[in-house]
Amino acid sequence: MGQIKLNQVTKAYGDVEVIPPLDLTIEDGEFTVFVGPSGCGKSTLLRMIAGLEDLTSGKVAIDGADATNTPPAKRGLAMVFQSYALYPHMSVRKNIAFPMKMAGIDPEEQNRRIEAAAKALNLTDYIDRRPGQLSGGQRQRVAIGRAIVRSCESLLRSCSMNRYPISTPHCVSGCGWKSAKCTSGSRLR
Ligand SMILES: Nc1ncnc2c1ncn2[C@@H]1O[C@H](COP(=O)(O)OP(=O)(O)OP(=O)(O)O)[C@@H](O)[C@H]1O
Repeated sequence: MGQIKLNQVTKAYGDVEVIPPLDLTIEDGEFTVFVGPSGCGKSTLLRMIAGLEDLTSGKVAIDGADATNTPPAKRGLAMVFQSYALYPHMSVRKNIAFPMKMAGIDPEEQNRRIEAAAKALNLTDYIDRRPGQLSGGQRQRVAIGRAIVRSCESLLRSCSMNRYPISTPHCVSGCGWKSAKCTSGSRLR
């Protein structure tokens, strides 16, 4: 399961309302894209769903259970940030392995998921490089790989449209999102 439901969710910074009252249901397995001009609140909305930002009002439910006050680590969601936040001193392999290492996943299973993610994201040839030796798109795919190797209900991803001169769904599947789905059973948003 991985349904996400927003009920009258709002966000204001001081007097500025960034997210007006929003009702939204994203069904399990559904692929949803928030599109809008820079600064309209896309990342804020994702951060609120992930639990990284407090709601000004409203409620968030995950799989039918109220998650409004649930800490991020207990929501069963993963998020890829615009800045990628890769560890510069670690190889691609070690960057992707990091969350699994922290979760105490068996090293053989770690390797299986790393190989599958690298293949799906077209990173196999770069697996021993460090982030500084990769292009922007390759770094972005490492960040996606690091998120999808964790078992999670949903993957939230914040990205800038100016990276996608071609249609977004085409680009997303081109980045390996659909095939990446099988590496840990995670749903993609
Ligand atoms: N901590 C904050 N305090 C005050 N205003 C903020 C804060 N964080 C974000 N904002 C403002 O909220 C608005 C929404 O920001 P957000 O990052 O959600 O936009 P976005 O739609 O993801 O933009 P982009 O496409 O440029 O990444 C922006 O105007 C931003 O300046």
